[in-house]
Order: sequence, then C-alpha cells, then structure tokens
Amino acid sequence: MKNFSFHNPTRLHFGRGQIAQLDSEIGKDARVLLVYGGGSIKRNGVHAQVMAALGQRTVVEFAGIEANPEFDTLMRAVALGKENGVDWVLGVGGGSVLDGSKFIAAALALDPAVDPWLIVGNKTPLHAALPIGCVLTLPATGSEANFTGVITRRETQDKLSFKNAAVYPRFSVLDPTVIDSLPARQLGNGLVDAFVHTTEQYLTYPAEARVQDRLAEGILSTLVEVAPLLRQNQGDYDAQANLMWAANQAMFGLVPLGQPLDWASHAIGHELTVLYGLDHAQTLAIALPSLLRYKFDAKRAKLAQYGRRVWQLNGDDDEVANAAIEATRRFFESAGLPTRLSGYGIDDVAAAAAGVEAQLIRHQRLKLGEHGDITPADCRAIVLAAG
Ligand SMILES: NC(=O)c1ccc[n+]([C@@H]2O[C@H](COP(=O)([O-])OP(=O)(O)OC[C@H]3O[C@@H](n4cnc5c(N)ncnc54)[C@H](O)[C@@H]3O)[C@@H](O)[C@H]2O)c1
Repeated sequence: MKNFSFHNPTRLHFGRGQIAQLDSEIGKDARVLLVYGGGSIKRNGVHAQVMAALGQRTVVEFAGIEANPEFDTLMRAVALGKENGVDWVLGVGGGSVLDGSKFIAAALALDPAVDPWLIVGNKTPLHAALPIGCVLTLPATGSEANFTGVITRRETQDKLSFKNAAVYPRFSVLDPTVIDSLPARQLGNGLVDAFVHTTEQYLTYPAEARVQDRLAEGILSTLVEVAPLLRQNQGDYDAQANLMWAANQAMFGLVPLGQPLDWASHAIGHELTVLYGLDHAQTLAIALPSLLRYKFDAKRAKLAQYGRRVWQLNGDDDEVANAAIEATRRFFESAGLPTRLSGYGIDDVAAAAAGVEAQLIRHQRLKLGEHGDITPADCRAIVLAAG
C-alpha cells in the first residue's frame, strides 16, 4: 500500500427529513445564494422543504444550472451573488448543480483581477471560497462530499475539472426520498456513474490495499444488488438509501487511498460529452468495457479478483476476467445505458475516435491510466472498438 494522508471535512446528514438540518448548519443572519437546476425541486417538494428550513434568512435564488454546468451560466450566478452580497452558497441538485455551486463559491472569493475561467483546470491558486452547503437530489457523482468540480465551456469545447480543498462542502444533506421523482434514465445514470467511479480506483493492479479493495467490492456488489430493486419499485426506501450511500462512498475519498488509479474512462468520457452531448454516465458505459478489453493483460489480476468477488465467477484468471468484463457490460445495458456508440445514434465511429484523440491532445491528456501508458492514440483505438 502506498503512503497517504486523508481528511474529509464535509458533515453528512443522511436520511428522511434531514433537509431540516439546514437550520442548524447555516447562521441565522446568513445571506444565501440558493442554486438549482431546471425546476424539478419545485415539482417534488424539495424547494419548499429547503425554504421552510431556511426560515427568515435572506435567500437569493439562481435557477437554471444545466446538466454539465456551463461556465457562462455560472458566471451569471456569480454576478447575482456579488450584486446581493451573499455569504453562503447552497446547491440543491445533482452533480451538475453541486459542481456549479463549488465554482460559484470559489469565483465569489477570487481576486477580481483574476479571470475565473482559470479556476477550471487549476490554472490559478485558490485560497478561499464562500462556505458551501448541498442538498443532493441525484445519487451519482459524490460531488456532495468531495473537493472536485467539473465545468463545461461549449464555446471552446472544454469540459475540465478543478480540485481544491477550499470547495469541500461544509455539509451535505442526503435524503433518499428526494429521488422518488428521478426519471429512469437518471437512475440508470446514477448506478453506472457510481459503478465506474469505483472501478477507476480499483480495476488497476494489485497493491496490497485490502481494506480499500473490499470497500470497492462492497460498493460494486451493493450497486448490483439494488439495481433490480430500484427498477421494480421506485420508492423502495432501503434500495434508494443504499444507492445514495454507495454513490457517496465511491467518491468520498476512502477507496483510492494507497491505490493506483486509472481515470482514463473519465478522460475519454468527458470528450465524448463535449463532442456529442451524451450524459456523463452514458460515456462511461461506452468507454469502460472497451478500455478493460484493451488493457486486459495489465488488468488481468484485478479483473479476476473482481469477477470472483463481485460476480461470483469461477475458472482460471483469463476466463474469469473475460466473463467479468461481459458481466459489467450487461449490467450497464440492464441499467438502460447502451455500451456501444451506435446505441446513441453515433454511426461515424472513426470520426468519434479521431475527435476524442484530437481533444485529448489539445487538453494535454497524454499519459492516462494507472501506468501512465494510455496515449490519445490508444484512446482512439478504445473508442473505435466501442463502435
Ligand atoms: N464532482 C465530482 O466528483 C463529479 C464526479 C463525476 C461526475 N461529475 C459531473 O457531474 C455532472 C453530472 O451530474 P449528475 O449525473 O448528478 O446529473 P445532473 O446533475 O447533470 O442531473 C441530470 C438531470 O437530472 C435532473 N434531476 C436531478 N435530481 C432530480 C430529481 N430528484 N428528480 C428529478 N430530476 C432530477 C436534473 O435536473 C438534470 O436534468 C457532469 O458534469 C459530470 O461530469 C462530477
């Protein structure tokens, strides 16, 4: 196991009725910028619960954060926050709203002489951010308790992340009942996103990190178990609670400790989203099975461990590893996410593969994967094989 240091300062309030905790977390005299998306929180009652918990506090609302949050939209929220002198940012939504809230909180504390776009990609030092609170409405990304934001700028075809301890949320509310209103497509996305976050930090090579491996296997097995329960009965509280906690733990920071990390499926996926507008999880469903086949030899040992422990497969390492990739692919398909580009109407596979290669070169993502040996040309081959 490699050396590590770990600290996660986000307080989590988990369970039914926990939105009321906003009252204990945010000071009575706070001026809160309330950030959300397209309005599902008004239809499902979450907005009303948030407003009730905030009581007499000054609340300035910014609605309209889109999926894959757009820099220009976020800058409008920053301007609104400045105009109103807010001192808290409260994000209510899925990963897009929460990532956007992190950017807004950082931009509001940035030296006005610095271009806020430099936050993205960590191109300027970030020393502070306004305090951030989150009410999660879509279990998938783990953004509610980590220090990462992913921001898109369509104008320049960029989808890039930033990481900074200043944007750890102070607290997050995880109430599983708020996903009663989640469309099947987003439920499937959540399952696949949480699954691939875990495999990125686990399906590499053996590193004697036994607790972390078993934590990853526990998360993956839980996702496999709850998927059919969620499909059969949306509103199954226990299944929803387990999905929400599994997705959180996949990105909470414990799984990767002391481990080699891959993240190449995400690098490919971000470029597919920018080029074709696919949902984040859809791109991962395309990239991961193809990447596992492409890097089969380097990943054989962990694939075999995964196949035996998560899928209860038997046989020699080659047989189990191959069957594990196929089981993963079928799991994604059963969650409603095609694993081939053609499943999303992308027929010019050569153009998609060349596009991903060009974008990765432009973004200087030249040495990906746990060994740093996956080049943009390899990614082109991985996308081609997923046609
Ligand atoms: N910060 C991180 O660590 C991290 C990790 C992975 C991905 N991401 C990023 O997060 C974004 C994706 O986030 P996401 O998958 O959570 O989806 P999302 O936030 O983009 O939301 C998808 C859709 O679901 C709707 N929705 C959300 N909650 C709902 C509810 N309870 N009921 C009905 N509709 C609801 C939203 O309005 C939106 O239309 C991408 O930009 C991705 O790159 C961030």
